[in-house]
Amino acid sequence: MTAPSQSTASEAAVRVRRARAELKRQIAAGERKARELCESAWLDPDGDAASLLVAEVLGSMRGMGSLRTAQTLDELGISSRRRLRGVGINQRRRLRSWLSNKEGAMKPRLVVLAGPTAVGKGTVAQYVRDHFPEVRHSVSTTTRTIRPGEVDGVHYEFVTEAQFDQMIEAGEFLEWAQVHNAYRYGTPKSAVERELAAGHSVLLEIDLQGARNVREQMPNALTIFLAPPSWHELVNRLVGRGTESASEQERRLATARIELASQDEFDHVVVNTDVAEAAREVVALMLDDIE
Ligand SMILES: Nc1ncnc2c1ncn2[C@@H]1O[C@H](COP(=O)(O)OP(=O)(O)OP(=O)(O)O)[C@@H](O)[C@H]1O
Ligand SMILES: Nc1nc2c(ncn2[C@@H]2O[C@H](COP(=O)(O)O)[C@@H](O)[C@H]2O)c(=O)[nH]1
Repeated sequence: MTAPSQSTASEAAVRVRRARAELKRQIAAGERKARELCESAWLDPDGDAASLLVAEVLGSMRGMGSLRTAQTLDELGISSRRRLRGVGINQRRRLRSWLSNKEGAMKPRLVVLAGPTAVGKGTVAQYVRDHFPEVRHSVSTTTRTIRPGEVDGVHYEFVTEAQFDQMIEAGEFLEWAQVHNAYRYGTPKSAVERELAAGHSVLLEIDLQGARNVREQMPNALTIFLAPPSWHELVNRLVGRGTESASEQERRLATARIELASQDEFDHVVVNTDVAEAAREVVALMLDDIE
């Protein structure tokens, strides 16, 4: 038999690397997937899943940094070099039980992200959307006019004042508020309830009044205040965004002063200096608080 050519061997290595990356992406999407993957690896020791290290499986799970992974492997009595196919009977039993407990502990959660105008709530929420697909986002309804680049039904549901009144009347909002003394914004109740019932955590990006209303109705909701590194930076971001007139900017900054004074009401404060870091902090808080 002839040895495989160098290009065939490297093609195979690329295929295995891709398959492992895809498996790790699936694990990151939920604890149940991690458990299913272990079971399938034990049924098919020649499959791609069986070649994963237990450390890779644990390390790909939500909220599991390298330290926690090492501690867990230690508790389970599994070596950091052990692949799924090599996990013994007793180790399997302990790993199964640990994964089931973890699955049970990760309850879906309603998370409120609030903070002053232009602090970066939308930008941070977009980063979470792009990098943490397991977190769901509520699309608010508003009476504000659509901005260039915004898409109806994606950024907001844009409605008339009369339509908003009807929705209040029909009890369709989890919360609603008139923001910056101007337009009304509301969180549709049914979409949030549907996502929570389906086992997904939901992130609401809303104003201070909305955060207070949600906390009253759902005391288990986790509230996070996004703060600017400084007042000067907040003003720069608002002016730099260039989406409001000078008078609207003034109105928003007046509200911002009141909102900044309220941050102690929140469960956590995250300073948005760097978007990626702030987004990761928000997601880590969602997970830490659940466990
Ligand atoms: N960490 C950051 N560093 C620098 N600029 C940022 C950062 N985060 C957001 N920005 C910029 O600040 C501006 C305001 O951000 P964004 O629109 O996300 O704020 P917001 O809190 O959602 O505002 P609003 O409540 O008024 O809708 C944008 O131009 C955005 O690109
Ligand atoms: N109480 C609520 N506030 C909301 C909701 N959706 C958005 N907002 C807040 O409104 C302001 C202004 O937003 P903009 O898009 O016009 O710049 C901002 O602070 C948002 O957080 C909501 O459903 N309820």
